[in-house]
Amino acid sequence: MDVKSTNASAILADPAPMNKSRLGIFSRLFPYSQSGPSISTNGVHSVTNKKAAKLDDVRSNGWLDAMKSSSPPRKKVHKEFNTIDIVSDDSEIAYQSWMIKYPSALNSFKIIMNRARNRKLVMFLDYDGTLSPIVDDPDRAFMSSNMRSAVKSVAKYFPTAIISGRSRDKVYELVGLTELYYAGSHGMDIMFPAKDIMSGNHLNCVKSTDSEGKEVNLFQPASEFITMINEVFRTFVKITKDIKGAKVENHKFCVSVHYRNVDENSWPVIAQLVHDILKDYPRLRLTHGRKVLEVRPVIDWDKGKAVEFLLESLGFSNQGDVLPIYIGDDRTDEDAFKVLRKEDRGYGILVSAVPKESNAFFSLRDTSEVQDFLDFLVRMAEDANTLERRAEPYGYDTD
Ligand SMILES: O=P(O)(O)OC[C@H]1O[C@H](O[C@H]2O[C@H](CO)[C@@H](O)[C@H](O)[C@H]2O)[C@H](O)[C@@H](O)[C@@H]1O
Repeated sequence: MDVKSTNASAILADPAPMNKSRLGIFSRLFPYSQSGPSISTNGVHSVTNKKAAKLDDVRSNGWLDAMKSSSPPRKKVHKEFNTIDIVSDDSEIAYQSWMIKYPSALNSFKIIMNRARNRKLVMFLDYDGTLSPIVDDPDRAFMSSNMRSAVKSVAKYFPTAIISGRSRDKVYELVGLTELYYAGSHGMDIMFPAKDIMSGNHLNCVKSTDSEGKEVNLFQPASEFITMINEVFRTFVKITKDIKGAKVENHKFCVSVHYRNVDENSWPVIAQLVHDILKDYPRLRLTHGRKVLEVRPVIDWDKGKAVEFLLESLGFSNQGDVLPIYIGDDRTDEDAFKVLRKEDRGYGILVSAVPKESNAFFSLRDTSEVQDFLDFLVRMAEDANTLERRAEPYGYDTD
């Protein structure tokens, strides 16, 4: 495995574009092909009138079911000792049998490393639920300092990118490591240093400068939607202001409407309000995250496309030389898992404490197992480096 140090430079706030040529972006991005459990308001309009009337109600069009199943239930604390045993045994048995299909990435570490032999490992990490535990307040989803130093160490040896549903600025603020690549808004906002372009035609990239004046590449395939997203954001803030616990976030190219802290009886209300607004925006669509409704442009771009784009842009398009690994917990991460599963390109690792169907290959139970996995990677890279250093004077081949 190639463990040479990487050197991504600082990627900070949004720069002003220097070169506006975005040849062919939109012809390539449309038409949108929907994957996963997302519901396009377009689709709602295209059914017959009778059906449309029915689908107009969020109780019957699947939104509510998706909302209810959008995040694993919190662990219940049962007072009676026997009840605890029965509940945890049952769920543990279910989890263990699920792991036959999605083995632990920790237990499978050797298999992963064997596959990584003579290849460059490239790491892709989701943020919420992967690097930081899911918490009630999205503004307080901090990663631990141990996790931060694990990610920092991983990035010393392997090119590492964060791909988040949050805005790029926000996720950078939360992670705070300059040595990574950042993709925000589910991959619709990617910035990377100009010097890292090695291959590809990059017609859709704009040359720009970052907040420190360094030349960077900026890829924002949904830039024409910024005004629309701002407008929808303001509307959502207005219509949800009286719903206790509702929270709306503007991620520049997408908007999140959180209902984690909303009384379950009000979920149909919040869903219906969002649904009704989206009827006026056929170029926006809805996807379901963890107790969050996510509204984004109808373009053929997602976290999977972002992974492919970054691999190509960073010069890793030759599949034989590279082993991409993507760790994520959410439905939106499935698009990236699919890309890696296709043609056996790399490994998706699903972070989940409950059994669920996935396109990932392996699993990790929670963020602390993610940290263990990252620590394993670092230790292995350090060992490989030490071995190489010791063998060098004698001319030994350490492969
Ligand atoms: O792609 P990600 O980095 O995983 O971002 C997805 C969403 O993450 C955040 O919401 C989720 O985490 C919150 C904090 O733990 C939690 O309160 C919320 O219920 C989760 O849905 C973020 O706030 C969203 O905007 C992102 O889309």
